[in-house]
Amino acid sequence: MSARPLSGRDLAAAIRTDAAERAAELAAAGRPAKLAVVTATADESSAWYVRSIVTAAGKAGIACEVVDLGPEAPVAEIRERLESLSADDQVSGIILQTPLPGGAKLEDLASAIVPAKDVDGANPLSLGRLAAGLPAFAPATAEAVVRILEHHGVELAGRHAVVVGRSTVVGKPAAHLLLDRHATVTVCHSRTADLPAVTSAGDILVAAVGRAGLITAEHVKPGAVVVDVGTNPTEDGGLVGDVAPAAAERAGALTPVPGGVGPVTTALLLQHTVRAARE
Ligand SMILES: Nc1nc(=O)c2c([nH]1)NC[C@@H]1CN(c3ccc(C(=O)N[C@@H](CCC(=O)O)C(=O)O)cc3)C=[N+]21
Repeated sequence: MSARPLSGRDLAAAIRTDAAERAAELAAAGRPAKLAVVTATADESSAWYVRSIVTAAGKAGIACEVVDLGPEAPVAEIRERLESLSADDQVSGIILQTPLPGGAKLEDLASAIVPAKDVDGANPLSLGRLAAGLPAFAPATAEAVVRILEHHGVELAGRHAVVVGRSTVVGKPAAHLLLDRHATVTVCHSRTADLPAVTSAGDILVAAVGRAGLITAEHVKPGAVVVDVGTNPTEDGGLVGDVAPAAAERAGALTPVPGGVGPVTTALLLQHTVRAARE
């Protein structure tokens, strides 16, 4: 038996349509939405994302400026750019791509993004508000995880969700969003002892590790709903998730890569941008 595919494409299209309508209203009111994408990396997964953002923003009628500082950019320069974009009245939303050069921490640099424009929820203030259950922009990828589950009618309340990965962009915020929806949440990571024993207890398994094929059959409870957040570039120019094909066989349902969490992430980032422009 092979897993039911939980596509993100229809949901992403619906979110993009909504964002495009709101963007048109804003433009008509003389307050066009604009997203600034700050990047300082040669990482291929990030390049995939930036291309998706530029294409989707163009189609939705949202201006998008890519500020590419290069993989050698000094941390001080990145911070200054974030500060000037934060102060720029023309800019509604700002996202800083990870990974960052020279061991810089997203949590640290993102404090230079004013929370009102923090459309990928990276400022520690946004993250703290999210954890406290206060209004804030959630990181788009983490929000995409719960939105895709809800879209496909997956019950979260009272169920055991296991998140693999504790990054600030995905694992931690996804755990908070799942908790808000009354799931019982376990977060595990590279130092977790006996990872398969922990992950195979999950009714819902969220794989956000960033390593192709790390999640194998032994990690998956038979029939579990698996959300594959991984976007790992392959040598032949494609994209694969964190979930190995054998694990997919065991799952009851699985988000595909590409066409799962990725398109929903991009669409949500645009929706956050028009929301930021309206407020
Ligand atoms: N601050 C920050 N936030 C992020 O969310 C973030 C980041 N940095 N750095 C890089 C990774 C990677 N990432 C992707 C998101 C969507 C696709 C995506 O849309 N993929 C399409 C395929 C691409 C296409 O077909 O154009 C899909 O899965 O169907 C890919 C990769 C977000 N990331």
